[in-house]
Amino acid sequence: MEAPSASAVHLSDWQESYFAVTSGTCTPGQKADGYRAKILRIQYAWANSEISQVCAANLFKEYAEKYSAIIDSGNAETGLNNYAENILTLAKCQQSDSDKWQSALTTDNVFELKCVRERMQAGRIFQSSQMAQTDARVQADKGVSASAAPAPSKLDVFGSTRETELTAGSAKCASQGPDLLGHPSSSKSLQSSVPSVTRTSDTLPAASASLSIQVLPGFQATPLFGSKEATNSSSLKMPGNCCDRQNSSLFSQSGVPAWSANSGKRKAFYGLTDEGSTAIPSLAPCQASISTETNGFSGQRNRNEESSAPGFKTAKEQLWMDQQKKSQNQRAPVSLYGGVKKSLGAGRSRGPFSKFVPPVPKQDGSENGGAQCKPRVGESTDPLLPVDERLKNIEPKMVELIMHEIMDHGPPVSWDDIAGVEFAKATIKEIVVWPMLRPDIFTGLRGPPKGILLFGPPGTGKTLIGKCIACQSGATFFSISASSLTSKWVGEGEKMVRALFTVARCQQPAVIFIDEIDSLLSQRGEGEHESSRRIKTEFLVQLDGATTSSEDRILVVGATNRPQEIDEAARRRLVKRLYIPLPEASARKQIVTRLMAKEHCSLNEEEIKLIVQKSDGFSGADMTQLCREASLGPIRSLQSMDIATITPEQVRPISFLDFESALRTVRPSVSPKDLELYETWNQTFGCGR
Ligand SMILES: Nc1ncnc2c1ncn2[C@@H]1O[C@H](COP(=O)(O)OP(=O)(O)OP(=O)(O)O)[C@@H](O)[C@H]1O
Ligand SMILES: [Mg+2]
Repeated sequence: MEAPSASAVHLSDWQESYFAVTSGTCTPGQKADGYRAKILRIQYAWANSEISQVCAANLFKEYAEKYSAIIDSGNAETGLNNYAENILTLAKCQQSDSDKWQSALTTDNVFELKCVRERMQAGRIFQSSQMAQTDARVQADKGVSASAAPAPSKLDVFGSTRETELTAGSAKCASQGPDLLGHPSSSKSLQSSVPSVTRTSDTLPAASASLSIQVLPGFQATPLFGSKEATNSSSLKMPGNCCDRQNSSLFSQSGVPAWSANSGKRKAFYGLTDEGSTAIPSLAPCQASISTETNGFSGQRNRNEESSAPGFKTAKEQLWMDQQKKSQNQRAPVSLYGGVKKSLGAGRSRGPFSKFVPPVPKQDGSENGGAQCKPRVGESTDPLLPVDERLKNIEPKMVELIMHEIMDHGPPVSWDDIAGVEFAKATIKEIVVWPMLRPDIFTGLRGPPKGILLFGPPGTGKTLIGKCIACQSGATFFSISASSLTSKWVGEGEKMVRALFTVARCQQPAVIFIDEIDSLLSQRGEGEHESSRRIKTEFLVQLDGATTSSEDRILVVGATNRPQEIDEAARRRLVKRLYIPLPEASARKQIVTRLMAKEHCSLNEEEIKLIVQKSDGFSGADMTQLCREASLGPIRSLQSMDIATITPEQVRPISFLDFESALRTVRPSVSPKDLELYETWNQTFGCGR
């Protein structure tokens, strides 16, 4: 290092701190700070041309390594075990893009917004209804039973009482607002975290409409709905206490903690509600009460309250807010992995907030498949609410994720859609469908197995069979991809497995379908990662039924095209191992006939027979691909015509010639050698005849 006289001071500093760091008396934190300071000095010295670039690079490398060794080390005595430290330090220096963001909304154009107009309309409806009705009993879950006068018909448009209507509207507005601004709405994720359990709240005063104030970004000081004058003024007025409440609540954002002033009243109010009083003396505190006791949008409101009322909070409010925060924090990793609507593998269209609907109504007529699990698990993420005992030790976020794995949608698949594999189909009906439908007959020795394995070459319909079971069995169907259990949730995989089985137990009868199960239950070996070993062990424990009773009606269906890789312990537990072979001639014919029946085609019986002969060795997926390829033949022959202007009638029917040329490009995807392996495994471990 060059040492010009100007840097003599630096050099002595450098030596001093070096000895301090290497003296052995520093804590890891101090050492890390020391090294970080050194790195900064190196940069400083290089920037001032006190040292050469090469020298700076060498020094930088040396100290960066030392620094990382402390930061990343898992050793409690010598390291900090903070992998995020480096990136956090870097991130701190970066200015967020949102810092520069400015709202496009102004107080002038905001009244043009649809959601604002709706809210104003709702405000007017509310006002008129306020005269007619002073008392309503709110039921949180599915609406309301009016306890006094019948609700005005206007309110019925919104399907509920004014309180629920307005609050729902408010949330809707909340979600629209950010969308309009081009920002993601957070209301959905909040919505998902909020319980929708039926509770009867205390009687609410009419002025609880103040609840529905929703402040959109960009115009916090402007209420969105209220009286007519609102359209002409940027500061809205509503009559009576309600208005006062609104204004004070809103203006509190600019510094005045409105709730502080009302805290005395609020305390009195809570005293009353806790004792079950039905009369609410003050208007302002209703907001808090409703937050905890009415409907699913309370989480959204609560956040607004939090920001608008920094003052005094009762223990009850604080508890609620803490819980909301906690549940949001718990969901954080979910969004990291691609949003709340995470899929663990199977494609699904269920929204994260939609209620679970079983594929087929359960026999006993109860929506929930018996009395085993009430209330339904997916709805009770609020720790205050009673949940199934078995779910007590499972993290709510996992329960939520698992609930989203329930497959109750998609195009229906019937047994006839699966060509061939008659033996497998009959066996599955015997051990899956019938016991689910008649558990009273299938008891004792006739009791269904806990696990089955569908194995065979790729593209033979294993996943298709899984979908068919989902549609036909009448059980709650969980479709999980093994790879996602193992990869996305490093360190949490076994918890997910436990959560999966626990939720399934609460939703009996249940089928857990695990596609590509080999990646979950592959042979345990030396070089295997600890987390995957733990997942496997947990899975085996759950599968064995050690934690389940013999009465539990949970069936695990695994599908794989690598059966030889499955661990022997898992193999034993998947008692019915069904070979799904390549389709025979009759099955191939069935596939072609079915697919061609939907198309314009000129094949006769003879030609179909020939196609079937020529496609020996094709899997079901290969046959489908052959038909696709052939169906493109007529289009390809349209050389002279313009594809953009042609009418569908001008496309000629699919002919045998098209199949002949398709057969030249589509080849079987399973080799005879692979086939031999499956046959051998089937003879050794399979349950087929
Ligand atoms: N037996 C069959 N009957 C009708 N169609 C079939 C059959 N087998 C496969 N197919 C067609 O092939 C497609 C792929 O099948 P599927 O995904 O079920 O194969 P798989 O056995 O699960 O394959 P992999 O082992 O590679 O996962 C199906 O969507 C279907 O169109
Ligand atoms: Mg498959």
